[in-house]
Amino acid sequence: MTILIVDDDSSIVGALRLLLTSEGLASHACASPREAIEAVGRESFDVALVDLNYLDDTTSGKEGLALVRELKAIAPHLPVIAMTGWGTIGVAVEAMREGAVDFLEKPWDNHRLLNVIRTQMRLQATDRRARRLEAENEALREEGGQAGIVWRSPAMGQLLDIATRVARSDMPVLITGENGTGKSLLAHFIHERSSRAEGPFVAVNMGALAETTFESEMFGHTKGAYTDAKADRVGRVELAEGGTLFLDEIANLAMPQQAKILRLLEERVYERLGSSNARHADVRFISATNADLDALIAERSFRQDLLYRLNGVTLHMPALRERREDIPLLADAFLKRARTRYASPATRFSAAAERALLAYAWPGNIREMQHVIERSVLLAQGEAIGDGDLQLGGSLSSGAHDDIDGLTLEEVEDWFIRRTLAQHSGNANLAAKALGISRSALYRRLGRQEPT
Ligand SMILES: Nc1ncnc2c1ncn2[C@@H]1O[C@H](COP(=O)(O)OP(=O)(O)OP(=O)(O)O)[C@@H](O)[C@H]1O
Repeated sequence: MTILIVDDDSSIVGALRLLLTSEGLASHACASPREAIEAVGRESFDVALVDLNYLDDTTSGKEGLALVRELKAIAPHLPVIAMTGWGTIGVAVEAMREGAVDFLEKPWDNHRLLNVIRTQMRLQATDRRARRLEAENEALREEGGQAGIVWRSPAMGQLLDIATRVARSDMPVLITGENGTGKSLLAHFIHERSSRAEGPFVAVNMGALAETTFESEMFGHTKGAYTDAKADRVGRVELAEGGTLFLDEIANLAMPQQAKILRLLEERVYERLGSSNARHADVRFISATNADLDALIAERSFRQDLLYRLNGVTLHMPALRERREDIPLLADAFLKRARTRYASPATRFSAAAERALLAYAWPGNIREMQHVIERSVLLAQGEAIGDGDLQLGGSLSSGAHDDIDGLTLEEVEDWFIRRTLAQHSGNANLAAKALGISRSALYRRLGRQEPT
């Protein structure tokens, strides 16, 4: 913690330094604006105490004001406190206009001076924390980008944050969510952030495995294990050794196969078909489903003990209509991808197309959106993709498309928020949840004060 003092009066500098030292605060003094600029370029300070009047021009404060301006330019986060002689309050006000955060009149009151410095240091620390969080957020967003996850909504931010933390453990993860919401993508995201990232990521669609070949596919077989087994075969579990085994569509497993997966999760051992050699499964399990497993358990088509083993942690992917903030960003990302692939002239969406993208309910979620945009890129005649090119069918979320025709994107957002609020009988908590935003974000967007 170092305070920069800029003053050409050495007795003032001496008194200030004495006061600061007695409070345990380090300081660095400069006798001229030029020296101060050099010092700030060299090292970082927590607060600057800047005199506005210098020897050759003791009243106008011009030199001091120029210094405040310059300091804000080279160190925008440095809080500058202006000091002026008695009776020159007008200059102090100008200094605040230039970016000073506060001012003190000379002779100063020690108590007030320390108070002002402490307040600025506290604010500075809060600011620094906020900037760090923002930078981390940005990094997370970029990392998400690497894994191909495009997002902007707070709901996705929170989910990726938890996923990042969960990734570091070896705990089994169950990902739930509707079709096409990005469950597989999230499984990759977790793998890439785990200690197994260097190992393989093996995905198996449980719904696509025939019951008859299930064991051979999953656990492998030895030559001669059955009539067609002409050679040894490595199963998926073994392929995933040292990495992640992603069991997709887990609800589609038939009961007998559920017992086999349960044993694998419980005992971490398996045998190749035709061999009695028990092999240890060094894999991390991630599973996914779009089904309501509790309902399946209630109707006895899914084992409760298997669910317990699978859901060390459950992560729920929100449907696209629950995180509409992501729609414009996703649409742009898919447009960019598709236009490169098809060498299309389309570079943007028309205002009407943007409105249509936002108003549509997306029952097939992001996968559906990807297809819709690819098709529209192919259909588009010029630079702008029209709403007609999207060929969005009946699934408008409102059923009242006319309501929003002719509105701007901002107006559509406002309309949508109000409609969601109405659907939830004015309950802001429920509406915010449905929209995938925080309650305060909801009020902010409506331009209203959040009631406390
Ligand atoms: N946030 C996202 N950013 C970019 N692309 C995404 C995002 N979420 C999903 N996708 C893309 O959408 C498609 C569907 O995603 P994915 O296969 O992960 O969904 P899923 O939930 O596993 O679907 P299903 O339940 O049908 O298996 C993929 O092509 C994926 O790359």
